[in-house]
Formats: sequence, C-alpha cells, structure tokens
Amino acid sequence: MATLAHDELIWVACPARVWRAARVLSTGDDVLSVEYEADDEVEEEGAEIPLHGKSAPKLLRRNAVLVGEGAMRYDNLTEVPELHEAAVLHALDARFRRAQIYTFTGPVLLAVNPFRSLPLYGPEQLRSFGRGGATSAAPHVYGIAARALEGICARYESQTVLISGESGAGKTETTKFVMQFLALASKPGEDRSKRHGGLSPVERQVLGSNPLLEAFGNAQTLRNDNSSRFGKYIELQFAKPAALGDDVPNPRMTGARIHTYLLEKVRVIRQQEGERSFHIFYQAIAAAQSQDSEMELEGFRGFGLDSFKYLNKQESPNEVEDFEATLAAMDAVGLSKTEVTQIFRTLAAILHLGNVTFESAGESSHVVEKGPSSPLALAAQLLGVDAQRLPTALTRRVRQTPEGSITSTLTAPKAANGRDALARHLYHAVFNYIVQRSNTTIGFQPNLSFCGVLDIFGFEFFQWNSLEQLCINYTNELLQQYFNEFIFQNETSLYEAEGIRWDAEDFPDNTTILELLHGKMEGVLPMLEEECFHVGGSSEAWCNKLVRLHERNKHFAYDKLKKGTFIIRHFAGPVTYHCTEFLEKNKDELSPDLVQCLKGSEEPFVRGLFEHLDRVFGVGQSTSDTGRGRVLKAQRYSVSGEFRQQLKELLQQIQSTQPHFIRCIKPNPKNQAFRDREATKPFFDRPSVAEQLSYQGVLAAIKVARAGFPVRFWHSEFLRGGSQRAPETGRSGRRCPEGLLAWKVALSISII
Ligand SMILES: Nc1ncnc2c1ncn2[C@@H]1O[C@H](COP(=O)(O)OP(=O)(O)OP(=O)(O)O)[C@@H](O)[C@H]1O
Repeated sequence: MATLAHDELIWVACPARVWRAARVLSTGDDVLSVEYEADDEVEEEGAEIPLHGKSAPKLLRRNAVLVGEGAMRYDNLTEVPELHEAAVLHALDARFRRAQIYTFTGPVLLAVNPFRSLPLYGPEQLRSFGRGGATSAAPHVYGIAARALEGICARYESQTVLISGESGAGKTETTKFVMQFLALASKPGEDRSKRHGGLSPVERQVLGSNPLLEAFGNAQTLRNDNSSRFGKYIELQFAKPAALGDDVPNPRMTGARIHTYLLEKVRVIRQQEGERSFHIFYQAIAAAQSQDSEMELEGFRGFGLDSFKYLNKQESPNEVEDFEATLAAMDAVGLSKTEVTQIFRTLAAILHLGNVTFESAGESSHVVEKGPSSPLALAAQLLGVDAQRLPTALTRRVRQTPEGSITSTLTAPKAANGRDALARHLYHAVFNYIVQRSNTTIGFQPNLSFCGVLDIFGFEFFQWNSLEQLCINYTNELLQQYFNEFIFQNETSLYEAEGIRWDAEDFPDNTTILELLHGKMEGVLPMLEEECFHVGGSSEAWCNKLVRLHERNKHFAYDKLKKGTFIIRHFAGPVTYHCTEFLEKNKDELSPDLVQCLKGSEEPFVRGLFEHLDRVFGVGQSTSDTGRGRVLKAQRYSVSGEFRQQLKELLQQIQSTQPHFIRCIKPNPKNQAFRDREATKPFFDRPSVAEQLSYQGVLAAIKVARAGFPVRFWHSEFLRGGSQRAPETGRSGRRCPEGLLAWKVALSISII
C-alpha cells in the first residue's frame, strides 16, 4: 500500500456519491483522518476512515488538476492525468453544473441530458461547426455530425453515428440534432440556399419523417413522456458535388432510408399504469372531438378516450396541434389523402376490435355484442370485411388435414388472444407501411455514400424481463462488441506507435456472452427458435434445456428456488429472465382464419397489410405429395430469428462505415431538469450516472486506455513535472508513454 501524505488529495468510495473528494489530514496504522470537500448533497464533516477490514472504503489518488474549475479545462477526459471512475464522474458532474453537457472520452462523446432547452443549437452554433465555419473541436453533437460530414466531403466515405443510452437519456433528441446538422450544414452557403429556397424536398421529407415516426412509434412511459418504442437506423445519402453539377464543395443530401427494429406492438393492447399507448391514438381522438379538425376521422368521431378498452386514459395538453403536425408530416413524406384516411380507419378499427368481448359456451365461444353499432360491426366496416365472417374467424379455427378440413371452436380466452394478435399485427403493418412509403418518397440510390444514424434502445433490466428485454440486451451486446473492437483498434494503434507492450487480456471482451446468446444450435436464442418449431414445445421445456446445457457457463446462472427463470450475466450486468410466454411471443402467431378474412377485405389498403403474411408455424404438412407420403416442412419464422437477421444486416452495414459514438446519459432517474439560475443544485445523481457509464462501456473503454498508459501527460508536462525517468522525447510526440510505464510501477498509485 502506498503511504498517503498529509494534505494529499484522495477519492473515498461512498454509496451516496460513489466517490467523495477528500484531503488527508493524518494517517495512522489503522485509520486515515480526512476532510471532505464541500458537497451540497452530503453533510460535511471530517472523518476517520478505517484502512483495514470490510468497512474500509476504496481510496483513489485525486489529481489536483480537477479541483475547482479544473474540469472545465478538460473537453476530452483522456487528457486528465489519472483517469478512473471517480475522475470521470467528478468531471462530468462539475461540467454539467456549468451547463457543459458535452464531454469527450477519447473519440466518444458523452452527452448528459439537461431536460431543458439550452442555447446550444442555434444558427450560430450550426455555422460554427459547419464547413468553412470556425472549425471547432469542442465537444458537441454538431461536432460529431461535422466529423461525419467531413468524412463524406473529404473522402466520400460512408459514416455512422451510433447513439446509445437508456430510456430518456436523450437519444432521439440527439438523433434529431445530428439529422438537422446534416440536412442544414450540407446545405451550401447562404446565397445558394436563398436561390434554392432553403431546404430541398429531400431534406424537408427527411426532417418531416421524424414527427411522423414519433407519432406512430413513440409513447408516454414511466421513464420518458416521449419514448421511442422501436429502434431505428436512418441512412442519409449524399451525392458527390460533381454529380450535382454545381460549384459548391459540399455534398448535398439526395436521399434517405429508414430501417426500424422491434416495434413494441404489445403496447397497442395494454399499457402499464401511468403509461400510454402510441401517441397517434390520443391525437386522433382529440382531433375528432375538436371543432378545428377538418379530417373526417371515421370511427373516431363520437368516441372519447373512455370509449376504448385498449387505451389507458391519460390525456396530454397539445394533442390537437400534434395531430396537425402529424398530418403535415404525412403530407411531407408523400402520403395521399386516401392513404391517410385509410390509415386512420385502420387505427379506429383496432380500437373497436379491442372492445369486442367473447363469452364462453362450453369449449366454444361467441361474440357478446352483435348489433349494427356493436364494436364488431364497426371494426368490420372500417376494415372492409364481412361482418358475418369476422366473428367466425375470431372464434373458430379451421385446419387442413390430408383427410380434409377440420373446424374447431375456441374458448373465450383463446378468441380474445386471437383478437389481440390481430390488433397488434394491424398496427405493426400500418407502422411498416408508413416507413416504407416514406422510404419510397424520399428515395435511396445504391452506391452513394451515406451517413447512418443509429438510435436504438439501451440495455434494459426490470423486475420482470421477457423476450423484448432479451432481444434488446442482445442488440446491446452486439453493439458493445463492435464498440470494444473500435476502441481496441484505436488504442492498439496508439500503443504500437509508442512501442508499448500490451496484453490482449487487458481488453474488455464480450464474445463469450454473445456465444452464449447466439451460438449455433446451443445459443439461448437459436434454442428458443428451435423450441418454437417443436411439436409440443414450451417455454418451460426451453428453460429447462438451457439450464441443463449452460449451468456451468460463467455467464449463465439460475436460482433453484425460482423455477422458470434464468440469469444471463450480460456485459452490463446480470439480468433475470422469466421464461413465461417466451415461446408465444416469439411465435407471434396470427390465426390463418383471420389472415384469410382480412385478405378478403374490399379495401385494397387493408388487403395490402396482409399481402406478405403467409407465415405458418411449427412443423406442418406441405401440400406437395412425393408419392411416398407427405413431406414434413417447417416454416421458420420467429420474432427473434427475424430480428437476428435484421441485426446481422445492420452490423454489416455499420461495419462498412466510419463510426462515431455518442453515449447519452440521464443525469437523474426522475428526469429533473437542469437548473442554473434559481438553484445551486442541478440534479446529477452520481450513482445512476456511474451505473450508466459502466454498462455503456465507457469505464471499460477507459480501462482499455489505462491498460497501456495508466497515467497520461503531455510530454512537456511530464518533463516539467521533473521526472528523472522521462525519456527525452516521446516517439509519437502525442503523449509521453514510456516514462509512464516506469511510473506505472513507481507511483503504484490509484488503488491503495
Ligand atoms: N439536448 C437536449 N436538450 C434539451 N432537452 C433534451 C435534450 N436531450 C433530451 N432532452 C429531453 O429529454 C427528453 C427525453 O429524451 P429522448 O426522448 O431523446 O430520450 P431517449 O433516449 O430517446 O429515450 P427513449 O429510449 O425512451 O426513446 C426529451 O423529450 C427532451 O425533453
């Protein structure tokens, strides 16, 4: 243990603040007497800290450079001489208090959400980060977008900005700032913009697609009033200036393509207390009740929020204006009046379907309300299907067998499940339709460079974790692996340039976790998919197989007392998954009878929503007869299978680009806004920020950086520091490494 001198600055581990800044008053054999630095969240007092035993807190050496306003000098934290969790946390906290929400750690931009509009995104900032503007390396979302644009301008190389963070951390807002910058800054100079009347149609369509996606894909949740319930990757395409045939050096945005992932469609049929369904339902209901709206809104007029069982009753103030903005966005992406009408008819039909109830009669069931104004009749009319056929399709199941068709009846709960599956499917299909139509209108040409912006759900763990969380956390493992590789390459090239020896063991690596999740045959997800195709397969059987096969895997665990659960030790931390419903969710079955019924709709729009839906699940009998019996054939559709394929394509696309990383951080779990005038205390909750830094891999990236260079100084600083061990010159001239290797031992600092 290194001895600590009087007056030495240290960090003391503390549950409430993670690390507290202190100064050593005196040291003894068993205790350390310290004075804590002023902190407005914890009572100030001197303290006697035990140095041994379980209650001895961890101590870290604290560098004087971060004292007072020090953190404001470090736009890039890798310049901080001793970088570790305590220093990062302190620097982010100190900078946030001064409204500096952006900070670099190496190439990664950390963005702390202020939950309040700050004057950071005006035309002046846009100009200053733009090409030909006062080029600035300052940490800012525009700076990252500018780097990406520069990659396209200078080398015509495709780019991706990867934005991550937990719900409410600011990913969607950050995505919008990146898109705004790329649309506006790629716009040529002032004069030309006037000539062309500002934004081009493509730029207008691209920016217009945002409110549309938000209306249909976002919802109020407990963690975020405008939470994206899907992941997205938007590729913004740029033509070479020469191809535009004008004198402007900037490439101009000429197309875009939106990819969406894992829409949380279950929200359509139920929402937990305090949450809402997708915004669009509430907007349409409010508009239908308002005198101002000119839209016909068939199926919504005459109904209020209370009319629909599928909706939690929570209003929000600006619904009608938001509805008008959604209509404008629909127009911007080229949806015709007929399409818009059809979309709203389908949404109304979904809500009326939710009001259809069933009554059991033995093993069968029937629809309770049948009259001409019953929910069933309204839903059938809005969907353009026969009002007699729909109840039959909801309550019976027809199966084809070699001997002919067999009709069975469904119990009331099964009929209700079928109804909900139809509602979920209809909504998902409408959402996909809107995305595809936007893509068609905007256009995307092969072989042009693009800048992709990835705004995808962060790592999730709740009390109850199911298939959705497994898919989300799997996505995060894949992205984490990509991030690790990127940081690894960055650092190793630095080490090689400096002649530093390093050990691959020092690098964080989640490959074995990924192997557990997607390994061929024995991975958790492939095994789930396999179970879906087994006759008589079940979630419980799958869970038991997982336990048998993986109980010795260090990333897998299970609790004998909690049957039906298993634990995956993710890169970000352990998550307990409850296997109930995994199989049903993964199959996402929709009754063939309902599909046939809807395919018979007299509305081409509705028929189109079911056009590509020919999924059959499990082992079924094909119609082709070989003469020696029928061939058993499985249609291999599953939610996770499809999603894994999408992710594979996404990663291939990202890997073909130059990446830029933005890690969004939520400063406190209550979404409390930054306050600088009336309060001294902007809410920066250190424990939750530390947690986010950890599971977003920021601390791991720092660990990587420290593996070779535990302490970083500029060479000149190091020499000024008077070290006898410093070599005369650093090889690369960037930072002084070799002397630091000696220091690594000599200081034997940090963890005491
Ligand atoms: N840079 C910013 N400036 C001001 N407010 C911001 C900023 N970033 C985010 N916010 C605020 O935080 C809220 C949540 O942000 P956002 O919706 O972008 O989070 P998210 O990470 O996309 O969450 P989710 O995963 O739930 O969609 C926004 O509605 C906005 O009020």
